[in-house]
Amino acid sequence: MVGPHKLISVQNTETGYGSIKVLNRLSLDVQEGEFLGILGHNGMGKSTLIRLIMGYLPAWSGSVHFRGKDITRLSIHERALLGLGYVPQGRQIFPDLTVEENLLMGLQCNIKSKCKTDVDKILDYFPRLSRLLDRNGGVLSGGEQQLLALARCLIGDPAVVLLDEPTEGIQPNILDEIVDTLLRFKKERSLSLVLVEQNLDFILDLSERVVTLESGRITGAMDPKRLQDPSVVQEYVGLC
Ligand SMILES: Nc1ncnc2c1ncn2[C@@H]1O[C@H](COP(=O)(O)OP(=O)(O)OP(=O)(O)O)[C@@H](O)[C@H]1O
Repeated sequence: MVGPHKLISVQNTETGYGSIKVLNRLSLDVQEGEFLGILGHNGMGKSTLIRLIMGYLPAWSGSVHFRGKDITRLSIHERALLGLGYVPQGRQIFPDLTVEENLLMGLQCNIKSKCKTDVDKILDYFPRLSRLLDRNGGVLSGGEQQLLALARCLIGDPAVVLLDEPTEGIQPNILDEIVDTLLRFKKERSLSLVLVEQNLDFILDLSERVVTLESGRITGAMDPKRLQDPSVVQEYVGLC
């Protein structure tokens, strides 16, 4: 039974690539409004879990529910319309489109004036992008591209963002901006977050709960404040 307060519920799910199974009867619940961090060794299946929730990979068995609705067989597009947002590892912005055009790609919008209003609203959260609107996505720095990928996701006002390793190769000042922006979105728009990350400080800044993923299963949960304790870091550092 899936309770009404659960935003995402993954139950006993298996998936992988070809004949290789990566997730092994994995179960995970994300609560409405929660910021959840997922820690795990390289190659343990963190990105695979995010791709499964978003619909890029089919569930071989088990189920995925969103707000109590069974979405296991829904397409990526149908999941996005329900409120699932995804920022993939590597960002995948359109290099030959301008920043503004990239932002518009995040909207299901045919009314020009509404699109403009939505772009203006999102730029209030991403002031750094305001100065770059006419520039092509491909010439932005890595950090600016990460901000753009996040803004393109948030412009559609998703209920949850599935965020895959946003800190890779990004300067600390932009990481701080990403943290502040996500926390502001949480406060003002009731955003939820599922964050896959190896940067412990970033997980600590954003997550209310951290789970560990090993051998295709969720193996533990902890209060992220415990990551401030050096002995716990020592225990978990091997997971990063
Ligand atoms: N497209 C693919 N085809 C075949 N195997 C894949 C594919 N993508 C990932 N894998 C394999 O699936 C396993 C899980 O990969 P996944 O990317 O989910 O791990 P991860 O925990 O996100 O790791 P990392 O932190 O290195 O990104 C790995 O063994 C990986 O080699």
